[in-house]
Amino acid sequence: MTTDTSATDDRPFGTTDPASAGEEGAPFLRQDDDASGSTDLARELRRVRGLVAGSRFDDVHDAVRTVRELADHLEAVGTMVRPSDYATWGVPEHLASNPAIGSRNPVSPPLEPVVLPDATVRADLRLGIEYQGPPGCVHGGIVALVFDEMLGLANAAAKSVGLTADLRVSYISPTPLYAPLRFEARQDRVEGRKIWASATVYTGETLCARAEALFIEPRGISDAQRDRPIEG
Ligand SMILES: CCCCCCCCCCCCCC(=O)SCCNC(=O)CCNC(=O)[C@H](O)C(C)(C)COP(=O)(O)OP(=O)(O)OC[C@H]1O[C@@H](n2cnc3c(N)ncnc32)[C@H](O)[C@@H]1OP(=O)(O)O
Repeated sequence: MTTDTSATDDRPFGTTDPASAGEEGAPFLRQDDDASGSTDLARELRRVRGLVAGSRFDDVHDAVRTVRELADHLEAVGTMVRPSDYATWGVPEHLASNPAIGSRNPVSPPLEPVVLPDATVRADLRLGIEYQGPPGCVHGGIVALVFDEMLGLANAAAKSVGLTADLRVSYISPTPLYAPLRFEARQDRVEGRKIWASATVYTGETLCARAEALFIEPRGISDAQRDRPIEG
C-alpha cells in the first residue's frame, strides 16, 4: 500500500478525524515508510504471485534458481522481527506485516482504506487470479478476510477496539475477479464491551456480499488505546 502521508505527517497514525475527511474520504492508515524498499519488494512479489498462479510455463527452472537465490539473500541481509518486538498493537510496523492490509506482506490484497465523514471506512480495489475461488470469482475466504479487516478498521475509526467474536458473511452474488469492487464498513452500535459492525461489497450496483460482526473489547483497554488503529 502506498499512502501519501506527506501532508499529514504531524498527525498520529490511524486517528484521522472522520469529521475532517472530504467526500472522497481521507487515507486511514499510515504504515512503515518505504526507505528500505520493502514496500516495493512486496509489490513486485505480488506481481510474481499473480504470474505464477495465473500463467502456463514450459520451463521455469531458471526462475526457481533465481527466486531461491533471492530468498537466501533476503535471509542473509534481513533481521527477523518477532511479534514480541512490536511496541504495541497497531504500530505501523505491525500493520505492515498484516495479511489483509500489510504494505510489506505480498499476500495482502491491495487494500487502501479511506475514512468518510460519517466514519464509514471504504476501500476500492480489484482482485486478480491469485485470489480466485470459483472460476472468474473471488474466493469466499478472501471476501471474509477483507470484511474482517474493514470491520476492525471501522471500529478503529469510531475509536473502539475489539477482537472478532462472531463474523457472518452472506454471499449474495459472485464477486468477480478484476472488476472494480467497493468495500464499505461501519460501526453500528456499542453496548458495554460488545461492538456490532456491518459491511458490504458491491461491484457497480450489484451487491456481492454483506457481513455482520460482533467484536468484544478486550478487558482493560484505555482511552488512549482506543485511538490506535486496530486490525479486526
Ligand atoms: C493498542 C491496542 C491495544 C489493544 C489490543 C487489542 C488487540 C487487538 C488485536 C487484533 C487482532 C486482529 C483481529 C483478529 O484477527 S481477531 C482474531 C479472531 N478472534 C479471536 O481470536 C478472538 C478469540 N476469542 C476470544 O479471545 C474471546 O472469546 C473474546 C475476547 C472474544 C471474548 O472473551 P471475553 O472473556 O473477553 O468475553 P466474555 O466471555 O466475558 O463475554 C463478554 C460478552 O460477549 C459475549 N460473547 C463473547 N463471545 C461471543 C460470541 N462469539 N458470540 C456472541 N457473544 C459472545 C458474551 O456472551 C458476553 O456477553 P454478556 O454475557 O456480557 O451479555
